[in-house]
Amino acid sequence: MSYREIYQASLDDPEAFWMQAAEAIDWDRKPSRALHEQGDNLYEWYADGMVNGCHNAVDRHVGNGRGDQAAIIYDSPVTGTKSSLTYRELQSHVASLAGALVAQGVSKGDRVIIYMPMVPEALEAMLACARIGAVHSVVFGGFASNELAVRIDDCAPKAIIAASCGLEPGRIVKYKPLLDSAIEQAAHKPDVCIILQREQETADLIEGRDLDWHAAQEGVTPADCVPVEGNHPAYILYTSGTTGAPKGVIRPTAGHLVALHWTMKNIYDVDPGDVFWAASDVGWVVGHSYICYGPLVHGNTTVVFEGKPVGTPDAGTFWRVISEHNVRSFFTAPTAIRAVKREDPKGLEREKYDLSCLRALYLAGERADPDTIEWAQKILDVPVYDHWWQTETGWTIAGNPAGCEAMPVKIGSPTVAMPGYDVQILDEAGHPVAAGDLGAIAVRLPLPPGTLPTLWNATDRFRKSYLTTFPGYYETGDAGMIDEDGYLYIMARTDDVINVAGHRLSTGAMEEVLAGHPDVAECAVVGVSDDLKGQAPLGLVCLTTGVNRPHEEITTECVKLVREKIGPVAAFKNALVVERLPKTRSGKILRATVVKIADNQDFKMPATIDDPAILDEIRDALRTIGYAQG
Ligand SMILES: CCC(=O)SCCNC(=O)CCNC(=O)[C@H](O)C(C)(C)COP(=O)(O)OP(=O)(O)OC[C@H]1O[C@@H](n2cnc3c(N)ncnc32)[C@H](O)[C@@H]1OP(=O)(O)O
Repeated sequence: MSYREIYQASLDDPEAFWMQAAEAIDWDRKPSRALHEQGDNLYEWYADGMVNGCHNAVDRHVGNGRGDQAAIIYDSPVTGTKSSLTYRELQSHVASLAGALVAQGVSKGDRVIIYMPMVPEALEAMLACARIGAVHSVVFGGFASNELAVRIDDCAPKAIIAASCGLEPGRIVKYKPLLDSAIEQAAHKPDVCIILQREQETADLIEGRDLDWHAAQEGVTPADCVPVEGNHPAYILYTSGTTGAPKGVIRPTAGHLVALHWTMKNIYDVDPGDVFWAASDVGWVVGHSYICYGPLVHGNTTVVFEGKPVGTPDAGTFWRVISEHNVRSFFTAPTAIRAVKREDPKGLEREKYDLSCLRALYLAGERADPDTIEWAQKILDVPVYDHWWQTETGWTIAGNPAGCEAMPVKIGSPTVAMPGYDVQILDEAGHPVAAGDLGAIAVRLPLPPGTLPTLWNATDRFRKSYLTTFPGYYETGDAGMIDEDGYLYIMARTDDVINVAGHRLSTGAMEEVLAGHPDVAECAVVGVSDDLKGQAPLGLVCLTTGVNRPHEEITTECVKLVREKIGPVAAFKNALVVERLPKTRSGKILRATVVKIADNQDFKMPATIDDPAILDEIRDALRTIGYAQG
């Protein structure tokens, strides 16, 4: 079938389409139907089926003759380790860890926070939760303890599984003190913490609360897979919103298994047994969908890479991993490719490796700029497919369905809508616009299986954030257009969320931190263009009357504060003291205008601006730190 036929079938008869796709996974009880309408624009998929995520990702492959196939390849240039784990070994490790969780009183529905670096044990922890129906919530290692505390209080975990440390180039990130501090800050306290001691750092364990990873598993009965309802949350993954409080995206079990399985062949064009590599982190949705669940549910070998695109040890690391492990499809963020290109513009490192195994490169997580795509096409000589999706959706909204029909690549477009996503471009009144016209990108409800049914403990926020602006649609928060051929183009966010190195960050959260500085009266954080990271946060701060300390001292403290409160991942390196912030007459800060000035782009004087002279002041101030040049 052609892409068009498949896509149309998914919209014409979603019930039939997704019941057929559901045949690809193992059910403890088949669902009687696919879509369950809850009323009031809320939907669930496969709600009356019974299924287990770990069985589908691990056990069934052992039963089907893949027991000796590598499930996980671990390649860690930062520790000098390479190893692999077969599906049979993975099953035994996961059943044992799941047994340890059960022994600690964790059962179906309980939440478990996972705070781990890129080691195979992180996947084992996720799968152990799935095995017993516990709901995991992985927290990215680059967040500070305060962010971890916020997540502990929101999802109230019974247990936390963490490692003693992560390894960033040139430094050991001690996770345990961050974890201890987060638990101290949080009102909710977990019953138990299971700690993986890494040889680079031995953490102090707190008697009565902390257990060593291996000791916790000694003498326990390996746990069997517990069937859960199709709509049972497999996990909660927090993502940035406009305000400081992160949103807990819920991933329903059955929908994500069915949808991810569908994508592995149809989008990523891998067959069971092939090696698939997503160079991301388990803390992000790409890590959930395409380091852990997707490849494993489909019977692929997944690569857990603990390193960076450059510096571990060089700009040839990606090509070495692809070549050594026979990677067929490779997925990473444009930032990572930009980092390699910056260090090795001629692609000399790539020449050292035989990459004949590689069929395509997939990019997502941020806008893929034409230079990066063209450079990757040239040095790799394989198709480079941009694709667009979100933490909320868990899988591709728009992509190139290379496994069923490779569409011509149009640079600048992530290609076409995937099955089940009725993508529309709407004007402010919510009416579809003509092809080629800009508007808000929205998806007609229901969203397909695997996407978020609501937010954890926050259905009102879910409605307000996604369902209210355009009734009957999911609001993506991105603006863009669809051309005459049905290709989608993503232009900009419609809110104050920025994307730094493929990390979605809330400027609101950074503003909350800056506002907490005793000398800051008012502030605004904007995302300015950055050659490497796509965007970089920049803070403008106005000081409280009477403060006369050196500005540099205050801005240095501001940078330190954001790193302490949000974490290094915010990459907040620039703050600037200004006299006044540009505002509309109603007091709204003109952030988009500040970005245009900083990036030296043309802009129209906002009609509602309170005092146009402030823009010149801002331009002058920005020039002092290297922005607004030209
Ligand atoms: C499609 C749906 C989605 O959008 S899901 C999200 C997809 N996004 C991604 O996969 C992320 C892609 N980006 C990356 O993988 C990284 O940014 C790459 C490209 C590898 C570069 O990494 P790096 O050089 O560390 O830069 P960065 O900007 O990520 O890091 C900023 C500071 O944070 C730190 N950091 C990073 N990770 C961790 C971690 N796990 N634990 C502790 N710290 C971490 C970095 O060391 C860096 O710190 P510093 O400021 O240099 O001191």
